[in-house]
Amino acid sequence: MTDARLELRNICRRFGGREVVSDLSLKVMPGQVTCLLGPSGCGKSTTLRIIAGVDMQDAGEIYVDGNLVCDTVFRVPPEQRSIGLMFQDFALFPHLSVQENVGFGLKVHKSDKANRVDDLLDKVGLKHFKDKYPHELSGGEQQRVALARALAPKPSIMLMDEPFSGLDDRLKDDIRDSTLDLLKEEGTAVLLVTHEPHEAMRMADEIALMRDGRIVQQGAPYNIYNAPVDRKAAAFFSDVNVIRGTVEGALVSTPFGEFLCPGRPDGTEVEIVIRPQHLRIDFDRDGRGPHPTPQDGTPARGVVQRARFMGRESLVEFRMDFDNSILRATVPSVFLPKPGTPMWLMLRRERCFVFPVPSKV
Ligand SMILES: Nc1ncnc2c1ncn2[C@@H]1O[C@H](COP(=O)(O)OP(=O)(O)OP(=O)(O)O)[C@@H](O)[C@H]1O
Repeated sequence: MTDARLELRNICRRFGGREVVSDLSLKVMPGQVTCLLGPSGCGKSTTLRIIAGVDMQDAGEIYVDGNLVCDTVFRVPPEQRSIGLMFQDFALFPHLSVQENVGFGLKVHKSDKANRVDDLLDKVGLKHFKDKYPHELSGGEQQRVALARALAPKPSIMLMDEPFSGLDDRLKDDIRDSTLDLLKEEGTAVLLVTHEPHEAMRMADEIALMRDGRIVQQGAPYNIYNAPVDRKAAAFFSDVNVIRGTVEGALVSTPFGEFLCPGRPDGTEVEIVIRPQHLRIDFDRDGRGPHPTPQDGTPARGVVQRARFMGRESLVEFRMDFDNSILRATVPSVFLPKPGTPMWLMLRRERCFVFPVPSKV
């Protein structure tokens, strides 16, 4: 038995001999938003299409509330799976009014239908638009109609494929928030596909990070961001700096001091990975930097290449004296040192990730 609303077990899908979804297992809990997050082409939409029943897996099973709905032999028809769908093009019927769009496919008594449609239009703030047609609405309004239509039959699971991608950037966050509020109010279990980390962080209770057809890491947004499984997982959420070294006696020596690498054999090549906001910058004092500290280790000197104001923060690029590499640091607000200025960098040790260098395949 499982308490998951939706469960995928060992799903595989091949196209022309190429496996695009590989042994994928995932649970979506009731009332939660799970985001399938990954770069373009990693197999997110294929996974969603299999769950929706518009494509078939080559192996694996799908369960809804612990009941099998699909394996490679048995198949509950898509319309009987209690699954709502919402895709990026909204696909509203152009010849139907807003209320007809929302009520479309709602197989209940006429008066119940009118109540449900009214209630949903009220919740998405479009009651006064109920007699309008899709072409009379803005992109954001159409998105809300599509959401109301998908929720009308009270699906126990909602599948959303990049549902905000066609919207104006300035509107997106507001629409994401109001969509999330409504989904939570309806108690629907949501599986949302996106390639945007910001969207996943904003919407998800749980993120499943996907790469090359597989889920490489799953957890709460905080954990995925702060404890990535590898460099690519870290780099998916922000720019990262990488400093390489070799393990000797469970330590790796770098220009920023020594880092512990317990359990890694001597000679292992490792990468110290750190996000730009976790570097500390200090001034040059006649060729000397700040004193080493247990928290920040040893400082290393670099020369400012450029500094740009980004709005909430400034981005400063340094060419490091030790190997001429470039490291990037972000600083809150305005910090724009002149190119050519020598400065000292330190790494906030508790924010460093140490990973073995991936072998080249
Ligand atoms: N019907 C199909 N026939 C052949 N190849 C396909 C088919 N559908 C998808 N693919 C391939 O499978 C891979 C995964 O595609 P999918 O659409 O699932 O990726 P995605 O992660 O959703 O990407 P995007 O974010 O760009 O939509 C891609 O390489 C794609 O070209």
